[in-house]
Amino acid sequence: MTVRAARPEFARPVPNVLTIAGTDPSGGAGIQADLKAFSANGAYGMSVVTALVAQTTTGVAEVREVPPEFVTSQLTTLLDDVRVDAVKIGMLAGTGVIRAVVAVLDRYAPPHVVLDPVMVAKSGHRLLADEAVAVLRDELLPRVDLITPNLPEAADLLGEREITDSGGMAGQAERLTGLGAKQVLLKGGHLREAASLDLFRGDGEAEFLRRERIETTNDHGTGCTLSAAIAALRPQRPDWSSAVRDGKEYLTEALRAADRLDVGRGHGPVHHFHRWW
Ligand SMILES: Nc1ncnc2c1ncn2[C@@H]1O[C@H](COP(=O)(O)OP(=O)(O)O)[C@@H](O)[C@H]1O
Ligand SMILES: Cc1ncc(COP(=O)(O)OP(=O)(O)O)c(N)n1
Repeated sequence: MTVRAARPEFARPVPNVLTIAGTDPSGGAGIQADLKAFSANGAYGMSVVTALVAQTTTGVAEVREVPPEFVTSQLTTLLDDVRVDAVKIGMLAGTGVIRAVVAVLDRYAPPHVVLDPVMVAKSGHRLLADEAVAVLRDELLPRVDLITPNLPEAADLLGEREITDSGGMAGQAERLTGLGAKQVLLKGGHLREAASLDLFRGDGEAEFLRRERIETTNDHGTGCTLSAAIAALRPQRPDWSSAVRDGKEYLTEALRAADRLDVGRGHGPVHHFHRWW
């Protein structure tokens, strides 16, 4: 009998990664996108639902917030049993859910927490109540390891006007660290530039991540995908900088493959292909 040696990637431990987010029945954003990105990036995915969202590629029809005490119940039930190696936080909907998550982070102190401060869907529908922005900024932001705002979200958190060119990105990232953010990935998807440009500010110097801008209308859930891929990769990488760079690479490939999909009539999803397919 021939005994085949295990492939080296199968010998590495698989990290358990949790997403705390809202749903997307069309599978392009939220929990559904996060779980696909976890899996494609070598992690075991788990989820706690904060809001049920009736949405698809053409926009959001309706949002039902999960009662904050039930978010707590999902989280404590899970964390009492399973070791969590990284967490991605997405849509939180309102003040009650934010405070439920803050209390659980304080109690269990999971490692490698990424916050995508989701506020408004591409279609313009609000996914975070106006009055919850200050609570997210003051109570949640200082407790996470990395925040990944897009430019409108960064402007809201800072109480500033939205910037429209990359020249202002380093200053905004620095001011976000002034709010207590340990590390910042400022996403430049809303810039009118030829390249896809984000700025990472970790412990050291800020660095631009520049990739080709992909021409596609299948760009729903890009922010969710990026933050989820980074959370999945962080336990498998030596530092945040390499997890962020590899997460951006993964998103770019998923955008490049997106036109293979035929999902819906609006902004379709990116394709979370596994590397060996
Ligand atoms: N057409 C595109 N080609 C390549 N990268 C893109 C494209 N659109 C968005 N991105 C990248 O997707 C990520 C999310 O972008 P952004 O639109 O800023 O955030 P959000 O989805 O949260 O609004 C960023 O890394 C951005 O640079
Ligand atoms: C449940 C849920 N969470 C987050 C978003 C926003 O996702 P994002 O990646 O920013 O994608 P677009 O909305 O810009 O396509 C969402 N729509 N739903």
